[in-house]
Amino acid sequence: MSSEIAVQTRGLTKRFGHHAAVSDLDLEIKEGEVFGLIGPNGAGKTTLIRMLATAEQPTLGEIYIRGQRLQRNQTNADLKRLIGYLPDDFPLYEDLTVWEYLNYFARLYQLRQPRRRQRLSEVLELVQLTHKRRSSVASLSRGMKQRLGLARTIIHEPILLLLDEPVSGLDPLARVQFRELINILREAGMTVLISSHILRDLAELCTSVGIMELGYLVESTSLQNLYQQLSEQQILISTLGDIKALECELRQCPQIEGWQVNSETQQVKVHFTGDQAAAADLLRSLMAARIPLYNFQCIQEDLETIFLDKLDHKQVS
Ligand SMILES: Nc1ncnc2c1ncn2[C@@H]1O[C@H](COP(=O)(O)OP(=O)(O)OP(=O)(O)O)[C@@H](O)[C@H]1O
Repeated sequence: MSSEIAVQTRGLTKRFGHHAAVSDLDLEIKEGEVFGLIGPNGAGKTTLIRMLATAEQPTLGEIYIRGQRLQRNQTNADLKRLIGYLPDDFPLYEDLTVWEYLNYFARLYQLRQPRRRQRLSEVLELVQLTHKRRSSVASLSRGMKQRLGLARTIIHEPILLLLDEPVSGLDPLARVQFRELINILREAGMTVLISSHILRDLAELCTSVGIMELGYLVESTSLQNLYQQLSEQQILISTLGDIKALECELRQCPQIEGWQVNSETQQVKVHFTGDQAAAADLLRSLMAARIPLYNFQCIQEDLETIFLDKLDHKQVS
């Protein structure tokens, strides 16, 4: 297996009794990627992440981290050091100060002095909490607590970060700060898997995206591909006249891939591959053909719509 693959799974499956939380999942994440794992509640994201983090034993299948297989029922100590895992409900010892909290985890990872002190200062600087080093964890805002969680997750300098819903519940400013941190970590060469049930949260953060539903990975693609789909625009056209006459004109246009008619509203949704100038040409030709238009509206699908379309498509196929 190529060493450029940070994470690979083959046939990964987790059953709880008769219920399959993750089913026959083949995943591949290249080194240096920020991979967004998206799916509605209960899709299996947490279960997948927990298996990658060695917090949960798979029922079936294999996991490779940088080409090395995670062994079942073994400590996998060397591989574990490569992984930083931030669960969605990570424990915060509220009575400790920020410094004590991080120091506790650094000791668990057996970081020795003076390196430990140096590393604590480094990560506090990175997550912009140096000024809070003597404050109690309880006194931090939610965004700060999340950044502290991230600091704890990277204290031992892992190469793979597994972050379970880290931005849920954060306000817009805290999200931006968190996003900036992820970018810094990525630039430093880390591979990041980050989950959310909201695609919008991840769109500006990720280089590739996986969509989970009912335990299956229904899509895994680069963000570029996803955006390519976004560039396909649609045009909503409404006529007061005969739909057939409109359809007859639409057939003449080479940039139209197809359309759907809503006969109740006399509205046609056109899948259009042309640019704005071509859309203007289409409008002109419809006017010239004396189609009595009362609406001609160019729209672009947003990420949420694409996401929901994919789920719908996979569920019926
Ligand atoms: N320990 C467990 N015992 C039994 N069922 C479980 C257990 N953990 C998860 N499940 C079930 O497995 C399915 C997937 O759960 P999981 O938490 O992985 O989904 P998720 O995508 O992370 O959801 P959310 O976004 O709500 O966190 C759900 O139906 C859940 O009820």
